[in-house]
Amino acid sequence: MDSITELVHMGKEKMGTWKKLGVVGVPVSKGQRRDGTDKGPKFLRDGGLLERLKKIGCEVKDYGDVDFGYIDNDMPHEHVKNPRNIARGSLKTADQVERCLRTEGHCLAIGGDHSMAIGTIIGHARVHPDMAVLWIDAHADINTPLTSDSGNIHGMPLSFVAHELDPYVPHMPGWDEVQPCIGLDQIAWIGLRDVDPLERKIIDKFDMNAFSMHDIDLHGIKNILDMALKAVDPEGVRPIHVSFDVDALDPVHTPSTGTPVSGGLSVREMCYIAEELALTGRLAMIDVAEVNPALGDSKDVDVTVRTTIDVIARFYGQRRQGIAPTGTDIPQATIRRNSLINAL
Ligand SMILES: NC(=[NH2+])NCCC[C@H](N)C(=O)O
Ligand SMILES: [Mn+2]
Ligand SMILES: [Mn+2]
Repeated sequence: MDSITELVHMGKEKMGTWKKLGVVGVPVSKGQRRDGTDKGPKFLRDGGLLERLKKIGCEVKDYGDVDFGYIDNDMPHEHVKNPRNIARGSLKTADQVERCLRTEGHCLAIGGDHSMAIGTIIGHARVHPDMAVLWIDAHADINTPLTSDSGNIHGMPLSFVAHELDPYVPHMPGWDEVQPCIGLDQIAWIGLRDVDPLERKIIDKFDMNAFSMHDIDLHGIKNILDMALKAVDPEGVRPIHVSFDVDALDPVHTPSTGTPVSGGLSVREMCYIAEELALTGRLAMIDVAEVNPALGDSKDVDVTVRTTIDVIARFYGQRRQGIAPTGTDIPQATIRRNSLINAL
């Protein structure tokens, strides 16, 4: 090996993860009943997310936050809460995500409650209708407005984007332009452990790809990720959309979230998922949902934000085995070592 510089360039090629991406903030909170997820994008940015991505060699453009600009008097439709605001915000999100994907080739959407994914999936489908969706979550989020007990739209996003469920979704005011865009066979869940009875009925009826924590205990995370990918992307060619709800992780790691469920993914399992998916080279879009900095004490918020940023970095090429420095950002110590090695 001639020089460290050469090593640096080798590492860069091998990684294949030096990425250009756009970041879109989706500060939605009205998909559930607690204030605070609207501050998710701010806390992730203030927690150093963009700097972290740049440090690992990403070229990052910040598209700012989608302007939700909530309208007043958004009366519930039946028991579904904030229908007009969520529909409006979802369409704005879709436009912003589409613009970001067409310009940067990759979009990282930071939320926001999980109703954010209505807009991100619609926007993504305009660019890659054949995408594969990996929904990493304790919850299935496939209630329809009729099956939902809570009336919270963050528990329903998948029902609005899937063609097969269109006949089961009643018309709601403001929702004309929110149209299904993917098939149920394009979706796989990982991490489920709190699935409502009628959601289970939908999963069974359509024979969907649902991998629970039980399945992970049985087969191990490697096999489950392989099975999930094989289910949604058998040829290994599709652009991948990861919708990551931070409550997929065990609440000891992400306590500041609205619907924590014990017995979740370990950070190790999540890092494995993220590192493996990065290696496919086909990640097109990532949602990060349900960080709620208004919940828990400052320690809870801190560990939630830090863990979330840590996981995100692994989707963009940070690896536990270590990464070589980038060609443009060789640390001073490396340059000193370089001349030393060349002198030997
Ligand atoms: N994105 C989430 N955290 N969703 C939780 C959904 C909980 C419950 N299944 C509901 O529909 O209300
Ligand atoms: Mn969830
Ligand atoms: Mn969710």
